[in-house]
Amino acid sequence: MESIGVLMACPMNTYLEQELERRFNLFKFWTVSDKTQFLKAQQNNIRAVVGNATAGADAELIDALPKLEIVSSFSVGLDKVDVAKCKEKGVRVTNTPDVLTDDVADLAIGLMLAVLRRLCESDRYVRSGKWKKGDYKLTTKFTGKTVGIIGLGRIGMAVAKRAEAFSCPINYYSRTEKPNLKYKYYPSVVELASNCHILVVACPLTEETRHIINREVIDALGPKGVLINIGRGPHVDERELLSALVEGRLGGAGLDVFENEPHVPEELFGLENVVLMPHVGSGTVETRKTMADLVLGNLEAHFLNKPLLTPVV
Ligand SMILES: O=CC(=O)O
Repeated sequence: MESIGVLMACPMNTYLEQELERRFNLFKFWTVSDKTQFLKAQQNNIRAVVGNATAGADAELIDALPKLEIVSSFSVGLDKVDVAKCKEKGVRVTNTPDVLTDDVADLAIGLMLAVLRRLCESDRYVRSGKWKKGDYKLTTKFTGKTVGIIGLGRIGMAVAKRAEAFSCPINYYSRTEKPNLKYKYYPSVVELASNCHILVVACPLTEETRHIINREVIDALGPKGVLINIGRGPHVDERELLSALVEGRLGGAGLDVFENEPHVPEELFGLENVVLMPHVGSGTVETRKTMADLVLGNLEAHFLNKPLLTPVV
């Protein structure tokens, strides 16, 4: 397979990069200065694109690569891939579901605890020597709080299971009610937000879910409510979130993702009721290795004419 051209959209994982380099003819898009010229020159060589949550394959890239056969994403979310265009052109698409579910759900619970129990802020309290001048203030109990989940797919379910172990009642919103579940379904996000203490965004980013967290939802969650976003930045209207946090209309937020990564609004930096993570939901050594193997396995299966491991299209 050494002659098959594979385009890696951006740097994502050293092991994956090394293995792609060893097994294929790898092109690293981020190292190319004149991308238009490069695509013209390589259009007949590139048969696969490897993307992730930062860069994938948009319509322009897909159109520029007439020999493209497969887009294999090093992510579960496919919002950076024009999946409809791929379908139309007969380009296969794969992602990395299941293998990262536990890590992302673990982080969601970690963010809940971090925001309610002020883990990061009280760590800073100790490090700065403030403890010597007095005890840290009391925080908010997590056990038993009602958790509302937007999107009860693999990750949403894994968050629910973990929160249940903390005796949290679980409510959820999704496009349709799931049969045979003991969790309470709300047909609108505003209703869900009015009926939970902690609201978790765990759905894919689509045109319908962009800014699913808007001013109305934030106000329904209220000054004691906490927003946890382990989905995508654009799920949240960040300007509305900022003003709600600054004005005290929202109790707190645990955010792994932002609208314009890696740029995070600096107004958040001074808020002690906010915990900020650099989009690391699946960012453990173990999971990223498994995800890389899945990307490689999908590419090899495709070029050996075998069934794809995790096909989307
Ligand atoms: O954000 C990460 C992913 O979609 O896997």
